[in-house]
Amino acid sequence: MVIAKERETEDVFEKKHQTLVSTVTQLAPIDPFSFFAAGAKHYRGKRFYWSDPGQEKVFVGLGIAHEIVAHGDDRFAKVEEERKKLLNMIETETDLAIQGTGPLLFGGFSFDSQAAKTALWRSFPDASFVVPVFLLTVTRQGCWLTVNRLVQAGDHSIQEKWLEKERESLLRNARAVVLSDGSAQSENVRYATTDVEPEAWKRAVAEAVDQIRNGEVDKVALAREIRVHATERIDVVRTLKRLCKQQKESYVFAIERGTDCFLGASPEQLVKRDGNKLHATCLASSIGRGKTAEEDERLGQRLLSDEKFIVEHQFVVDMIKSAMEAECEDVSVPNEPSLFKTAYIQHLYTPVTGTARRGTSLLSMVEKLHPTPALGGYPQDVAVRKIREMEKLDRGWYASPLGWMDRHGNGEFIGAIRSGIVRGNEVSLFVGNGIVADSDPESEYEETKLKPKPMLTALGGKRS
Ligand SMILES: C=C(O[C@@H]1C=C(C(=O)O)C=C[C@H]1O)C(=O)O
Ligand SMILES: [Mg+2]
Repeated sequence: MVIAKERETEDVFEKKHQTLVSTVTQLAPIDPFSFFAAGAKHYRGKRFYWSDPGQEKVFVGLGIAHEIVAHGDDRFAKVEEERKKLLNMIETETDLAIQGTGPLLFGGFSFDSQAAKTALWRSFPDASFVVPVFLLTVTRQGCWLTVNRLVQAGDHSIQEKWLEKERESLLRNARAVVLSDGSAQSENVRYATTDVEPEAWKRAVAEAVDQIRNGEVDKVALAREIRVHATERIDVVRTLKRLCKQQKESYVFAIERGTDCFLGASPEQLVKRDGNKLHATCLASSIGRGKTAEEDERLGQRLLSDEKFIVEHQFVVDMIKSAMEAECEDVSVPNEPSLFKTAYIQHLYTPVTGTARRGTSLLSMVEKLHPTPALGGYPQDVAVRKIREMEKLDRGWYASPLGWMDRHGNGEFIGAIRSGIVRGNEVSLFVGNGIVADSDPESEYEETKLKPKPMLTALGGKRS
């Protein structure tokens, strides 16, 4: 098989006796899902998938060339420090100038480093980022493969030869994999869903409303868990493929650690950096989609005009705007929210943009923003403490910053909602709502029922 080797570059990072060598090659088009599937043999537990809305950038990572892990409250600073160490090791660099290629870091954080941890999230630390061995990058401009290798002084050639063989075999296998859209499988798999303690969740909402009315806190996002039991192992590749097809406005992601996989289709951008431009998104307040265009329009108008929905959204706008103003020049925010429609749900949406000041990094912005009042509450510290006290679950990486960073400081993070952790035949899905003074437990419960729909639909099969 011939691979179009149009351009090639080598970046060398030196770390005392170690060097991170990153080689980028342009390829003939390759299907990212097939590449992910081809990686199952040698890299299961060490794969990731990412695509942004409209598939502007699709990444598939296999293996670990370098890893950054951090625990505790200063995890953002620790990751930033380790990232800088990695950057300082650049010795020579010939840049292809194709954003999203080269030694990218991909990973994320847990929601709250101080929350009690359960076995469910045992493979996901407070912060974990990897530079993959193989990174497939697909954009509208083309398709690239980065091979990253960490070499000790002296053993260059052996690893290089092995990787070259491995690379060829991966590409061969990926091109041979023919993936169905999953319709055949959907005949066979059945799954049952269990709402975990819905009554306790409603009581927590009522309690949060009391505390908000007492002035202890302004807004708290409370989540609940839905457990799915399937009759066979959850097929991550098919689920991802269906999420991409069905949730075109969302970021689709999967990140494997050990035998577990965290995946989802989140519409919620947290912050993106491109050069010195920063983009953040306020997304909060939800209503369903109509069955007819008229009903859809009516629901949208209700979302735009109802006082409870406006207040719920405004907390997010105020906080994100002031966080951006603290770090940026020329912050721009529309006066009114607009509607953001996905397959099963519509939200109020306000984009915020700005120009980063010197010293503002993507990660410092992530740290400042997380959690926004959409996924945590307001004020931030009080809301996180309330969640710790009131929520009966381990959020793990749900509603947390997840994304990628390149060596130039560009990258993008989302709030990882509409997601779940897959463990064999089981998935734990998480759905949450922003609770405000005018929230009603029953209506909030109905709202949470909209949120697992993308994941449940993408699992395929039939509900029993
Ligand atoms: C917390 C979630 O979603 C968040 C809560 C919303 C709401 O309460 O209206 C809307 C969008 C998200 O910011 C979730 O989907 O789990
Ligand atoms: Mg809501």
